[in-house]
Amino acid sequence: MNNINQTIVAPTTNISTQAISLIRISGDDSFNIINKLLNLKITETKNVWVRKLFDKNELVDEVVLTSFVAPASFTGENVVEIACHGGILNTQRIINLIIKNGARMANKGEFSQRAFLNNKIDLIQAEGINDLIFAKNELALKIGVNNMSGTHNQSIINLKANLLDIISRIQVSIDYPDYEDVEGNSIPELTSALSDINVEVNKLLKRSKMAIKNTNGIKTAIVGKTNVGKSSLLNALLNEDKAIVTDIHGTTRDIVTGEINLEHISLNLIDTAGIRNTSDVVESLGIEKSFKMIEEAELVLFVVNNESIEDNENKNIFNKLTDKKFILVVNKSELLSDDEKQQLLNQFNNVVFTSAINQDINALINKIEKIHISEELTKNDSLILINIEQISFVEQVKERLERSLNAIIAGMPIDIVNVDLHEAWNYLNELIGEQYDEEIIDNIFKKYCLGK
Ligand SMILES: Nc1nc2c(c(=O)[nH]1)N(C=O)[C@@H](CNc1ccc(C(=O)N[C@@H](CCC(=O)O)C(=O)O)cc1)CN2
Ligand SMILES: Nc1nc2c(ncn2[C@@H]2O[C@H](COP(=O)(O)OP(=O)(O)OP(=O)(O)O)[C@@H](O)[C@H]2O)c(=O)[nH]1
Ligand SMILES: [K+]
Repeated sequence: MNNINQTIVAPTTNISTQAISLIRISGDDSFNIINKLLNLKITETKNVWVRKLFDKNELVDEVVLTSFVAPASFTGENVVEIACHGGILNTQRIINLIIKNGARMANKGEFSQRAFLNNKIDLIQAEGINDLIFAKNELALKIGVNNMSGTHNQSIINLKANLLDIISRIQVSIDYPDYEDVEGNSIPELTSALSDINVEVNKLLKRSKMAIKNTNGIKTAIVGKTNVGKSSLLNALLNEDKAIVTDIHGTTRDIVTGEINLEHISLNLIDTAGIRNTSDVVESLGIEKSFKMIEEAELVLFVVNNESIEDNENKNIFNKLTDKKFILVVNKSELLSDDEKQQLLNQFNNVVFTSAINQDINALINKIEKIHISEELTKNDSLILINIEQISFVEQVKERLERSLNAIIAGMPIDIVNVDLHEAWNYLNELIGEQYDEEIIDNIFKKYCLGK
């Protein structure tokens, strides 16, 4: 456990050549420490101050200080922020001075951890801040902002209230077995109330699992015969000349990867070797990998050209896609007539037309978003979690709820049911941080930025 009595300091901006750096100090001694560096002292009030910073009598920098007095600060402690001139040496020197005068270097995420421990924010809000900072696409950003502000935390509070209500009803029937008919205490009533909670928890879990996939990146394999334009498509999607493109069949022999962030979804793209019959050993190994990538992918972009859709090699690929999410990408579509396009549209679901050579890939991008994005995710009107720790707490809640529902239905003794419900309750508390394990909390905040 980090010592929470010490005053901590850290840069909140990158230490680099930049206009201004922001350094934060938080803890009881924040004002004392900063005042050791000032000839014109600041008072323990919420204020903004322009001051000169000195090391003994030597001028160090001209800075802007912002001060907050406990508990009215981000961390809930006394906070002094120093907006100093940027630059590696200058920022480092000022941090060292603060440390020399009594602060210690903060750990990653320690400011947020203190905000959490001082009840300024709950765990969903704390995680929201981190999700916001690390957001790779708009979806993650919106979820991060919502969670940071606690917009949807009421839903967890409601779940908890409903669960507690059931737990106490059951407790009554355990304590007073004769009062079976106490209002709301019959098995059907308990089952129905529990099912309602379970439905909510399942929805939360489903939304969150979808969202975390979209924000972490969907494993997307680009497959097809040789020379259909797979590498060109990868390059067009990445907007970068990453994979080698030539008109020679079998150019790509190993996988090439890249990441793109669309509005609501990130993709981990994998360009694969074109599939054909070949006696070339290296190429064959590449093709084996292509088939393996189809198996591993969560989404397959199956690239074809007009003339080749029905031949044996394509049929072979089609067969591997029976249980897969895939999009049939007809590339080189600028060479197709409208009639030819219409025919393909009639023949296949999930067809899009691209012309990688002309950077014409919008239809594909729209299709990808459409396949993976449901309104639940974009509407922003309910809580969504996008980190595994929190999602696993919800999984635990779900498991306990389902176990207790099954137990009730199977006519198990009601006190056994209550054990699971108590555990579900505990996990909901851990989710928002009302109850926590110090080690878990330390671990959660370790993934945050320094100074955050
Ligand atoms: N300079 C600066 N910018 C920042 C932060 C910061 O700490 N410092 N933030 C940090 O992450 C974010 C803003 N979040 C903040 C949240 C609460 C308080 C705060 O002082 N709250 C007090 C007092 C509110 C008031 O005086 O109106 C409180 O809640 O009691 C400050 C910043 C982003 N920008
Ligand atoms: N006309 C046209 N040509 C394209 C288009 N996209 C790619 N090409 C050309 O098609 C040829 C093959 O492109 P690649 O991207 O190397 O194809 P690939 O599918 O990765 O090929 P392999 O590595 O052999 O599997 C190159 O000459 C590209 O310039 C397109 O949209 N229209
Ligand atoms: K090629």
